[in-house]
Amino acid sequence: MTAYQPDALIAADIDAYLATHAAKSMLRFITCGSVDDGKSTLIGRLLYDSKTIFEDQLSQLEADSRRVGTQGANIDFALLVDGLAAEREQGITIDVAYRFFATEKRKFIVADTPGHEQYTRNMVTGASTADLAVILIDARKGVLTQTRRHSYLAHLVGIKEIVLAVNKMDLVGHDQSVFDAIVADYAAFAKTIGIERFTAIPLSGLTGANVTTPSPDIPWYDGPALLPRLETVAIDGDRAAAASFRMPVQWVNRPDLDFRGFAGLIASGRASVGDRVRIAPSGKTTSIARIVTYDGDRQEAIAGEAVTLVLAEEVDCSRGDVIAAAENPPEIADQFVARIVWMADAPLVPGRSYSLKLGTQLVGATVQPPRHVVDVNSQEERPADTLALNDIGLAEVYADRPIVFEPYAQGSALGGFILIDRATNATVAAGMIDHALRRAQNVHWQSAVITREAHARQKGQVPRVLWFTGLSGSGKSTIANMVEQKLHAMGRHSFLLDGDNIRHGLNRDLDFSEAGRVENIRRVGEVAKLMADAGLIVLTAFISPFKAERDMVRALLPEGEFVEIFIDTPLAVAEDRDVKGLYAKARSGEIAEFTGISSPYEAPERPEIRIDTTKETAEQAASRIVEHVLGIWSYDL
Ligand SMILES: Nc1ncnc2c1ncn2[C@@H]1O[C@H](COP(=O)(O)OS(=O)(=O)O)[C@@H](OP(=O)(O)O)[C@H]1O
Ligand SMILES: Nc1ncnc2c1ncn2[C@@H]1O[C@H](COP(=O)(O)OP(=O)(O)O)[C@@H](O)[C@H]1O
Repeated sequence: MTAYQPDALIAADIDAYLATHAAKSMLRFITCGSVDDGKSTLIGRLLYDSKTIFEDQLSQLEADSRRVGTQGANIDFALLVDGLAAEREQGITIDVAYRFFATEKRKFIVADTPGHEQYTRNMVTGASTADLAVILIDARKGVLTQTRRHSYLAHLVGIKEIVLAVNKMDLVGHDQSVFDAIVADYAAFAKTIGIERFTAIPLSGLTGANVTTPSPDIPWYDGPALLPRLETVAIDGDRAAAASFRMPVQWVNRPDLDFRGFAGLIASGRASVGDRVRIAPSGKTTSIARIVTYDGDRQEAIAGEAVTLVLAEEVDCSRGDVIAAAENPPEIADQFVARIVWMADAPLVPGRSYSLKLGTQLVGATVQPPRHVVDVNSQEERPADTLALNDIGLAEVYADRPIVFEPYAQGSALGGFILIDRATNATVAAGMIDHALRRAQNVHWQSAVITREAHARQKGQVPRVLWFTGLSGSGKSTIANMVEQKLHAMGRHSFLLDGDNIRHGLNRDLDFSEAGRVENIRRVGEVAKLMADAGLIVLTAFISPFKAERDMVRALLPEGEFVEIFIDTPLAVAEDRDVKGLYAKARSGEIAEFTGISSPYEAPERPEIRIDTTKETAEQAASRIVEHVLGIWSYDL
């Protein structure tokens, strides 16, 4: 038993108490298992025996134990962990709960993740920062599907230390042969998914056997009890310090012309004044002139510390860049293969542009249809077109500019990323980079001798993309055609892209599913960009129902070149016009996924121009658009 008396120390010498805490290393771990495995009871006992439960929590626990506990007059440790009232009522733990406790040797943060299959995303969230996973097994049941699932996920997110806690040994008479059989079974499985080592401990959360101290009930076991194991295992922080130096730049600190520092958290390795460093992705090298911290200048700093680096030479370096050891820099690529855990209710839309955040880097990125999806229960790979909630798949990711990274398996902070939905700003996936696609590195942009400016100058105009969006029958084609006629009559060089010349040719392979529409707009956007590069005024008339893709096209073009024109005709009016008789068919179910009826339309929030066709004639609208475009011209020229 760890004789640690924090209360006495706090009372006697608060400074000494705080100092002992500050100097201790921190182990982050997760516990995997279900309520039935006795997980909550086990964590509760760890907290209780390490004496870090606050007084008020303790009296609450005693009261709760008598009221709703399952242990009679004894304390029900599970109640400590199953914090939320709703969870208690359902008897399950449903989200990641983080808890802090400490012993005299170490500080701990434990993420308690639920065991149910549908909560893969919670488990991955809790596990992504953990050094160690405690995988619970009920000694009466042995290795179950969920044991395999938890182990697979823990290994997937890169946890190197696994403790197999064979719980409820009291219920199998502390029988060694039961324990040995479970360990042999687990070892055979662990090998198949690449887990190289694990520690198995026979214990009982209920009786406390082998939780904090060895138990006379289990004399045949001579390994460490659980807590001593947690207190002594090597932690990732040590590994990070031993790796090559990397510091993602958080911000550039430039208070005056004399000082320019790059602030960030050292992700790995150590930095000393004088060390040669390379800026990624630019590749420029220089050396560290100063290491500045809140407490003044330092000669050296290591992983986990927040510092400001001053470099010897003036080099281009900004937020999102990585300052790295010159002789061993990280990789740079814009296409790579990654394992992706999908965490949103709405499935992945292959080809859609999401925001990808890796460390301090933020880029636009699309995900290809997965190469396969892994069944977390059987670890089998199956084909799939997309990723749904809690799916784990291997897929190619295309970023819109090169990013600095390292394969996730190397344990680097530069290997993991998240995907964010541009429309809702919600995190939709966690990703782990496997490797870069080399093919991308061999394609170089052909820098044209005749620039886009030269093309535009020759035509005497400033290129624009006039992007019409609105429901079917809203008036996009009618108004866009009129605008083009007016521009043509004024001697402007233009081109109109609309459904007829695109969906029957370039995009004839695409349907009206979400993915089909996303790809339709992506291609139209790319074509519109090329035409704008050629100096043209491009007009496009597509429903383009999704904000994400319209924003993606906007981002493809130089600032101000994309003009979003929302043809804001109410559904009832468009349906009433029913120029092509399609609404009638959609209502009768003859056409599926029809915009406005059975497929969504996300109206632009801040279009450059909004046309209400119930208030303006097509002619009036066209004149207003031309004026807007000419207004921009006279301003620009
Ligand atoms: N299911 C479904 N939903 C919407 N529209 C349908 C559908 N099926 C066929 N059509 C006809 O296709 C035209 C829309 O094509 P778009 O390329 O503009 O659509 S999208 O931007 O990819 O959503 C649209 O033309 P417009 O009426 O000119 O908009 C329709 O005539
Ligand atoms: N103010 C208006 N602006 C544009 N079209 C209008 C207007 N009032 C009525 N219409 C009619 O609405 C229909 C719009 O069809 P269309 O231009 O093909 O739409 P979309 O290209 O958006 O599917 C045409 O028949 C057009 O004559």
